Amino acid sequence: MALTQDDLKRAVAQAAIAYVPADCIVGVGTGSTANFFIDELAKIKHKIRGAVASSEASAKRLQGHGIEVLSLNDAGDLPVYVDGADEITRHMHMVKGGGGALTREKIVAAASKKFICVCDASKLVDVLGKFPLPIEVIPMARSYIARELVKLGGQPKLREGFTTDNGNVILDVHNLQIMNPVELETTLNQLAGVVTNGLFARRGADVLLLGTPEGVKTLTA
Ligand SMILES: O=C(CO)[C@H](O)[C@H](O)COP(=O)(O)O
Repeated sequence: MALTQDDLKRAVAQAAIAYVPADCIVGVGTGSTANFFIDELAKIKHKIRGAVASSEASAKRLQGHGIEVLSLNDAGDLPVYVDGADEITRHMHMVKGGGGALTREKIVAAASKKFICVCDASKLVDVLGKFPLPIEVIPMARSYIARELVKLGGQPKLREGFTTDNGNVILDVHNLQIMNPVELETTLNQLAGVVTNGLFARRGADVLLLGTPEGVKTLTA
């Protein structure tokens, strides 16, 4: 029987467990693949001290499994962060934020020694940008930033009815062909009112566990 996308996500989540050191606090991402990882983490919960979550949703799922959730301020630097992506290149540059958790994801990733990206094969691309780039913005800056994004060649669309865990809104930017993700990440960060953009290029993944019908492939930076 052919493997489903969920089978591939579960397989990479299982593979990611090998990167979790004993007795550590684990950084945990957000989304359907991260949820599979949380479920795998529950099986070894007696071997870890707890987790730092990148969203309220992941915190709830972790706690539902009886895993202690710590604040990043209490946990300090983390050995490993495990999360999915909406798109990733072989250079380990990613677009993230499809689930709207990009800001906390970027913070927890920054505070982690290793970023393990867990994806099914559909997420591997040559050029980023087919998936609309999420940008979290302060609500009063929404229209100003949208105009600036149009000048950069994008087509921003407000994510209707969605508020981030930080009380902000998301602009999803369509039609960007992101040839230089490091440069664009920096440019977007400099727009007043941008909290975080969904490009994870300046700090990309260290390891990509890619779920394919032939098994889990490991790519490194
Ligand atoms: O960045 C994210 C959430 O903000 C997720 O990692 C990304 O959207 C991938 O999600 P999924 O594993 O459900 O495909």
